[in-house]
Amino acid sequence: MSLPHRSNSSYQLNKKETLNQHKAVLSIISTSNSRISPSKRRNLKNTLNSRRYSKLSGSPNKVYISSSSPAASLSPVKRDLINNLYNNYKIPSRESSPVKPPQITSINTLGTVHHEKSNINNVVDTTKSSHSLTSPTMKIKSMNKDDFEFGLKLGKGKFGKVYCVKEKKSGFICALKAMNKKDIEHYRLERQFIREVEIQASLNHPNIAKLYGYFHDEKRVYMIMEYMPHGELYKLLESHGPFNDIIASSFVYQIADALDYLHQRRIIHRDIKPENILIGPNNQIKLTDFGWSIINPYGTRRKTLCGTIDYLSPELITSKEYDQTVDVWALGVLMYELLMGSPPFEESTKEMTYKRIMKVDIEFPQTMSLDAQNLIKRILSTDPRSRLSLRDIKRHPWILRNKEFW
Ligand SMILES: Nc1ncnc2c1ncn2[C@@H]1O[C@H](COP(=O)(O)OP(=O)(O)OP(=O)(O)O)[C@@H](O)[C@H]1O
Repeated sequence: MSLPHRSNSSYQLNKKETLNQHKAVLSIISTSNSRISPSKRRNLKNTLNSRRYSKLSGSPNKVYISSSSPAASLSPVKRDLINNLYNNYKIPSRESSPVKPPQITSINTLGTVHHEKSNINNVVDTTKSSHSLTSPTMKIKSMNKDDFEFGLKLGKGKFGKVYCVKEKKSGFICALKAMNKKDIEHYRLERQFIREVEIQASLNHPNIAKLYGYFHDEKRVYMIMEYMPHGELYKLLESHGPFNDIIASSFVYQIADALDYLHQRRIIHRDIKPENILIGPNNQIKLTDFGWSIINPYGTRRKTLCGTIDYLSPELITSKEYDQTVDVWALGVLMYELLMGSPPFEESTKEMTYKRIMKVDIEFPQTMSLDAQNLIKRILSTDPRSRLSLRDIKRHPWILRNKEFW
């Protein structure tokens, strides 16, 4: 099934056409990716691997904190295909699931995130007491991988594989990410891991993927997450994008709402992009991957460079201090990518992309509605203080006019 191209899909369309498009996309989103042929999947995989990694000459799709970071030398890891089909189980949506998620962790307040010395064994230890793990920040009840029935592999990240699993006792379906402790230690990502777990597990918002907790054994750490049956927004964008205004505005609104929630808690996500957004039932999308997120308790400005090149804001590129408005900038880039199929400053080299970001050199095709152009321009302002607030984004005319069709 082919979806209409973006150029067919703006306000020029009459309501009926627009609604039909909307329904087509909804039906695609609400069915599994099994419609995509294997050859198309292979192409998707190639595109996926080449596009995001090309500009970084072999490094992964994130800009790491400093060139001395060991993670900076990681070679790219091939991502798995759209492999989120879950034939093994009839999976109820989380909302309709008759069973409750397993009680795995209880995590305390966010204030204790910054450990002076992070040691993976403080957190994910230990062979000695694997059933009574406690750390300064979290407690974990007894649990191990035998408590789960493993379904299909959903994907593979740089540090581990993600599976669809069913907790045997409760029948609860979730996603389980297994990571080698050695890799985490080797790349000295203990702190990042701790931060990711602590932040994500403390959040409760309909557009943020839930992290129920984690456990570990001798070799691996396992994160137990809300299962998102339709995979990454990035893959949907590759296969069925770009989206029309109705779909794009619904996605932008949902992410704006999630960011509003995070920023009110002084959390900056710092890596907003379609790869870090998962699609659930009923067209709902959820932000995930809090590996780069940070709590900024006093709202102070920070200097650590992180994120993905196409989504970096001018202040990040120039290593200036920054605050939560870097996420707002990234939302503007995301909006453009949803509507156009590629990010606004995409170029063949990192330097060229940086140049265009610094000049806010955006091309708007005539087919893009004026409302959409206006919103993007007001978000992508070089001066972080002039960027539209998340609240104003949520009530911008582009959102409000499309909202009635969601
Ligand atoms: N909660 C989930 N529900 C369904 N699928 C998921 C879930 N989490 C991850 N996946 C799938 O597993 C793949 C790997 O996820 P993972 O978080 O390990 O890596 P990543 O985000 O691609 O990369 P990174 O290693 O940079 O975090 C994703 O691309 C996604 O398709």
